[in-house]
Amino acid sequence: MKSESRNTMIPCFDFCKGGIGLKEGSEEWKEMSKNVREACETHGCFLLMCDDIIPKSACEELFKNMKVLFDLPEETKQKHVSPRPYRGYTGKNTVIPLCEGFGIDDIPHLDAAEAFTDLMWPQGNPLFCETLKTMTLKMIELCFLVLKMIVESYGLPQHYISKAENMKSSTFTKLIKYKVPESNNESELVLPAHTDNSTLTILCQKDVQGLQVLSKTDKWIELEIPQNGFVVLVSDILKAWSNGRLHAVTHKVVLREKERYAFGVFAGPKEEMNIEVPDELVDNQIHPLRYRPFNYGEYFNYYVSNPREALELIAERRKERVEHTMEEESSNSSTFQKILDLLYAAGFLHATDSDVPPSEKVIAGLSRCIAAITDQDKTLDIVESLELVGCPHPLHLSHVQDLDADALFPVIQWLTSHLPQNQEHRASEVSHAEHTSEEDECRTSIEALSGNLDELNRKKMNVVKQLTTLQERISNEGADSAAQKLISLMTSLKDLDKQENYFQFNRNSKHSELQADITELERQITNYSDNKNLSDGLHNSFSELVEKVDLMKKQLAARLRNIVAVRRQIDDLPCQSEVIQYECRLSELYAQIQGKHRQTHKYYATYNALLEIKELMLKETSLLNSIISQFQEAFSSTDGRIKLVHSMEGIVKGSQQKLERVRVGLQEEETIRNDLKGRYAAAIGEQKRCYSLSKAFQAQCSKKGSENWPQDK
Ligand SMILES: O=C(O)CCC(=O)C(=O)O
Ligand SMILES: [Fe+2]
Repeated sequence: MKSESRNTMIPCFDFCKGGIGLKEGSEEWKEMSKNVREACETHGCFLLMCDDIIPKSACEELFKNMKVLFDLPEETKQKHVSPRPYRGYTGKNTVIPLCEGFGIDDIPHLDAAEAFTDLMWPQGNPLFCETLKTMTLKMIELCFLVLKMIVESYGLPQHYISKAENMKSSTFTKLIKYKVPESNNESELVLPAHTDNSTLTILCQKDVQGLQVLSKTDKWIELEIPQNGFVVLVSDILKAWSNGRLHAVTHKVVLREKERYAFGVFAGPKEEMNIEVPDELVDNQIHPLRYRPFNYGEYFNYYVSNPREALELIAERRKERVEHTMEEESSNSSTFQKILDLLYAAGFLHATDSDVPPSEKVIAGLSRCIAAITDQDKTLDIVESLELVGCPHPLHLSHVQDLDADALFPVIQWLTSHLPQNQEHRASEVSHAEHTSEEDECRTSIEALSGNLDELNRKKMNVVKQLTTLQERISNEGADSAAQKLISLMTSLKDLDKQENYFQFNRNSKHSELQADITELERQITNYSDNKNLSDGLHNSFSELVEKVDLMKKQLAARLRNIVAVRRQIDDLPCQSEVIQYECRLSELYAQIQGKHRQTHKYYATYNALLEIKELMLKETSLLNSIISQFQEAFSSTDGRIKLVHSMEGIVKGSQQKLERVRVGLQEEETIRNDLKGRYAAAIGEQKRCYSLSKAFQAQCSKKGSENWPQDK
């Protein structure tokens, strides 16, 4: 039974120590890269603090909203569906009934966060949408940072950075809630053990712990993810890319008492990408190639049907090569066989199991032996444990990883010979030499029986695992909906069949009709005595028709041009309302001009009268002047006075005549004026009549205009 212990050995790194982020290329960065790489090799995971990259407030906001999300009605949550495995909403999964989750693809590149939040909250939830985006982006940024550190630490050339970028180009975001197990006090497995199918996984959680990782020595370690911290897990793809140097950590979630919320970002490659081990990470001695280039989509399909073995199935494809190499290294192979024999003899029955990968057999065998000798639950790695039990043969982790049979053999030999039952057995050999062969036979058959039992148990486990995977697939992919789809496809297939039959039938009848037409035409053509004349005649009439058409086209064009010209003229004419407006304006102007004219007339009359007055005055003045100038002289003699009196009388007479003429003139003028007055009165009457007529006309026009104005224009 695997034991559990707290994570005293899983390192925790701070990427922003003292608030200062690591500067790429700096000494601290290099040091951190080395530590990160070592943690990924040894444990396949590490804890991470990075307050400056992902602030506490963002995490808090995320989990506050996640609670609200999982509290939404079941039918709302079920709206989030996806055809891809593990995506969409998983709430009613019989295999993992306590685990509820939402999987969302590609938040950084698509409008996936908006689509998701709009689906869950039709009125929108922009705040949560932003938080989802920010957290995913920041966590993927961290993944890339870790990948760059690994590239740096293996001393790989710079172009591998862009390869690393491709390995995280597809993002899968998962929001998870684990419900409280009903058996309140006991801890319960809420997420079974697995490795992830991504390149790197980064997770955070709210308050409640529960994530456990399996150490290389087969011990479950309870992780204590720090408050506002993260855990980074190496997944299958990074393991394969690193040629198995980095350890894809198996993990599970165990819960007791409290519900748990977790948020994970899985950085992976695009389906079409090929995963290829860098040449720099392959050598023929310690690190022979373990994974030939493979396609991620192909691996993912293996994973869906068999998550535990997907990577090994991919590796299997290079089995021939491995076997070939092993043949070449036959000595190593025979030593390896000896190791397996030793382990089998020591009771480790999986040692001959062809389904278990060799490295796992050796690690598990070593761990079993060490556990049996030390009989304790302390979580130490193999190398530390060997020191503890006092094994005199040196062993490094790389010897185990690379299956270095020469280094492993003495260690396993020593361990198996120091197993408690072996010691007992040896002691009993010394003290009871008389042990009968019957007893030996008994023991052998008991061992064989227990071996069979183990074998049967293992097979049972395998079947249960496969069943679990199948159930998971059925609930993820929705067998019902697949069946529905199939039924609807069958129906549409039938429809298509019907359509095809109908079409075939129609086609045949159409075909025979056309065939009949052709025969008829052929018959007509052969019957016609002079085919040449016929075609010439046809040709001529055709040319005539073409000419006629051309002519008509020209006429039509000329007509159209005329129409356009007339239309333009019509457009230039003012419309009825404009005419009325012009008329009003003209009447106004006419009235104004008339007023002015009258005034001017008056001015002229006054002017003429004044001119006349002036002339008269001038004459009067000259007369008076001449009288004054002659007066003295005329008064000095009687003759003179008589002459003066005569001339005065002449003047008076002249004046009277003039007056008479003026009076006559006045009378004539008055007659004219009276005549004009009469005409004026008649004109006024006429004007009034015109005015009322024009008013009536306007009223009539506006009435007609409102009835059919557009056609009037
Ligand atoms: O809930 C967790 O902490 C782990 C989740 C996990 O491993 C997964 O979803 O693959
Ligand atoms: Fe996982």
